Amino acid sequence: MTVIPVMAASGEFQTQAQDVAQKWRLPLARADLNSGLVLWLDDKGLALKTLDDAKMGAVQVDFAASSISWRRQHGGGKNEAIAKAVGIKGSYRPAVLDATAGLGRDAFILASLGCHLTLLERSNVVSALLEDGLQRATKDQELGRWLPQNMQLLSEGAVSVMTHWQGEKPDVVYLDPMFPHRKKSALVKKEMRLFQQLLGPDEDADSLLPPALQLAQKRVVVKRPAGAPWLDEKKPHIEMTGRANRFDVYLIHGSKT
Ligand SMILES: C[S@@+](CC[C@H](N)C(=O)[O-])C[C@H]1O[C@@H](n2cnc3c(N)ncnc32)[C@H](O)[C@@H]1O
Repeated sequence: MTVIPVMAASGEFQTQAQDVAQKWRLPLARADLNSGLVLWLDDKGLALKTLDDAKMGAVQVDFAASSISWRRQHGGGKNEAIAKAVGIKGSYRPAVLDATAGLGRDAFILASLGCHLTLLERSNVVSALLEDGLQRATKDQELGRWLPQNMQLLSEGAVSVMTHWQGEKPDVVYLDPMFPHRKKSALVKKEMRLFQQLLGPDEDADSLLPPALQLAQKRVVVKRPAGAPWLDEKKPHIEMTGRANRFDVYLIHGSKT
């Protein structure tokens, strides 16, 4: 796992940076550090950025900004492919386990439509970014009313959590493991390149499908880049193909939703 130091933008943020470093078992950056990836803390919150290229954007979880752009682009959102893929229909809202939470963008879309989301993320750096985003969202006037109830983060590996699940099983398990990007395509935004530099592809992604199929009550949904092979080479019941992505849907035997 890549070790990323936490760096305070100024003395004002030093104590907060120490708390973040301690919580996520990360080192504190030396004040003279001037190269490599860091978790940067300033008045806008926590962000992943590189000290090597000032022009490279930072990666931050900002649900308030995503919320605005999401509504602007998609109206209600119920007709989005991801909503259909998890089975949203009429007033039905499944409880979803997002076992590969990442920056929480997909989870946020589903939570904003009224689904209850449990998020699993195994990288402590990504978990730190997500938690920071969730905390800022709770202070937002609009998001604070529903987001804390609808999105809960567990910073843990998904295979073990799914295998030893306690309590009510989720209706849907959602999987979006990192897929290897072969080309440095312009489509892969600079920020996403930083993210890929941090994590690399999830080489063990196939191991997520069997426990997900055991756990989900109604369906497992896997997001893949268009043209990518099926996860664990297992043919889904439904393939919903979009321009850049495909949702592979595995229906659990006997479930009608
Ligand atoms: C492509 S990103 C997910 C992006 C996410 N769907 C979004 O909308 O932001 C994949 C994430 O899954 C995490 N991940 C991969 N395998 C995992 C596992 N076995 N357990 C928990 N997290 C995992 C990676 O660390 C990475 O952050």
